Amino acid sequence: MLLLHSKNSTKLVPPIRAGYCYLRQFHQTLYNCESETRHTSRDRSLDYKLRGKGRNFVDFVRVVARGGAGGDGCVSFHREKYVAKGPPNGGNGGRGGSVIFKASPDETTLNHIPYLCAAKRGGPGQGAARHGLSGQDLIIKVPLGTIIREVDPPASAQSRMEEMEQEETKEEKLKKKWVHYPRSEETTLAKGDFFREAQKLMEEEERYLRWKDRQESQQRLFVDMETEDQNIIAAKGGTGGYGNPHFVTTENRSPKFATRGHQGRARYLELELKTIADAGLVGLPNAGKSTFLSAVSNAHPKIASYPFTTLNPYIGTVDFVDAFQLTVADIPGLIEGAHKNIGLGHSFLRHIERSKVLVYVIDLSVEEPWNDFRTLSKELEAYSEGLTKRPSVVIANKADVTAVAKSNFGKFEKIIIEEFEKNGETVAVVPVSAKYKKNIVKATTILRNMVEQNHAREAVTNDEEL
Ligand SMILES: Nc1nc2c(ncn2[C@@H]2O[C@H](COP(=O)(O)OP(=O)(O)OP(=O)(O)O)[C@@H](O)[C@H]2O)c(=O)[nH]1
Ligand SMILES: [Mg+2]
Repeated sequence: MLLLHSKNSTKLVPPIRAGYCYLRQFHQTLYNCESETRHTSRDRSLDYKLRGKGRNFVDFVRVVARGGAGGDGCVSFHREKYVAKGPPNGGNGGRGGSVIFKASPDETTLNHIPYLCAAKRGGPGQGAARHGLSGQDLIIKVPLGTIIREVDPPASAQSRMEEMEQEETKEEKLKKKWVHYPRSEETTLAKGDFFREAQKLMEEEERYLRWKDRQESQQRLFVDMETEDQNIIAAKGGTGGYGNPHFVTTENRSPKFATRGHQGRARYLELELKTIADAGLVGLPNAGKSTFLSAVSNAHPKIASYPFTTLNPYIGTVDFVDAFQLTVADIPGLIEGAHKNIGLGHSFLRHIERSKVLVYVIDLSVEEPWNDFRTLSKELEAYSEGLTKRPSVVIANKADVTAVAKSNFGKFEKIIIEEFEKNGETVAVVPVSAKYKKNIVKATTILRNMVEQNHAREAVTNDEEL
């Protein structure tokens, strides 16, 4: 919550509303309009965007991954002319499909991932020793840079499962595990001996499976899908049940029972997309980040003179003549309080967390642009401590608006260099006109040098670790 001072009172406003109030001021200064005219279509559209509507970019989802159940085993006997009582020939059930996440460069968002990711169940075994078909795996493509982590199941789901287990009667439990030959259930259970032996056998196997399950569940799933085609099995399918030939012994030549398939594993997961790019653009709304991205790279983000034009992160690739490439990420503009989730900023800061180089894009044509820089670095530091210590470059954009930019630049450069020197760092401040593509080569050359230096540093640390 934020405290906002109006003429008559001091009000507590929720973050989104505070973002809206900021935007109203922004809008009024931009279009020089009175506060009474606030219900323009543009205001309504900003409000709509801030409420997260009309957005199909999703970078965080919670899902349940459920492997398919194994198919049931079959109870069947060989039948043929003149062979009235042939040997058992029931097939085993097929294994259930698994839920697999696969990193793919073709995906850019997580919005295609449903809440329940369930793989297909295995086919049942059939007579004539035909085993069931394996269930189809569910392969879900996720963008590069997705982090998959396992979380506890919600309390409601846990208590529901416990309740169901307690309510089950002995007969129901038996039914869940065993398949019987038609009309033989009573006689099998009454005779008992062979069936009890088989039950013991299966209990032993189940104990082993439970132990294996516990071992696996002790290690919580946590994977970073960084490389192309990286696979991870999130939920394994259950194994299929045994057909009746599995229970043949020297005494019991015609077992009239088979087992049902096991349930697949279920995991509650959180998927978080943190875009991977060499450089991340940060700036206030309207600073010209998207214009800069379109000037340096092959990307064509939307550009317009109103705040929050960009609603999703964009990645552009900068191509150099010697085939060197680097990627640049453009995110929605940050405003004061972004780390408290005001505006659109906070949720998108995760997309620059992984950038090795930070590119501050500052509008040089406003009054006191250095204050914009201070706001930005304050927000970045509030979001994640040490984020501003990354190698950085400052792009002083809109240098073509000479009337203001020319007089601002000298002081701006001095103040920025001083700010970085306080932390014992150096920085390049590059005046640029993204709109008219002036001084772009200098900016990209500096960027390239920084990215290359970073690669070299990483290579050294990797060697040391080895
Ligand atoms: N004169 C001038 N105008 C520019 C320059 N760069 C960008 N602009 C204008 O500034 C406005 C905002 O540009 P965008 O690139 O959409 O700004 P942004 O930082 O991406 O804004 P958001 O996506 O809303 O955060 C547009 O009208 C651009 O034409 C420049 O170098 N000179
Ligand atoms: Mg933009």
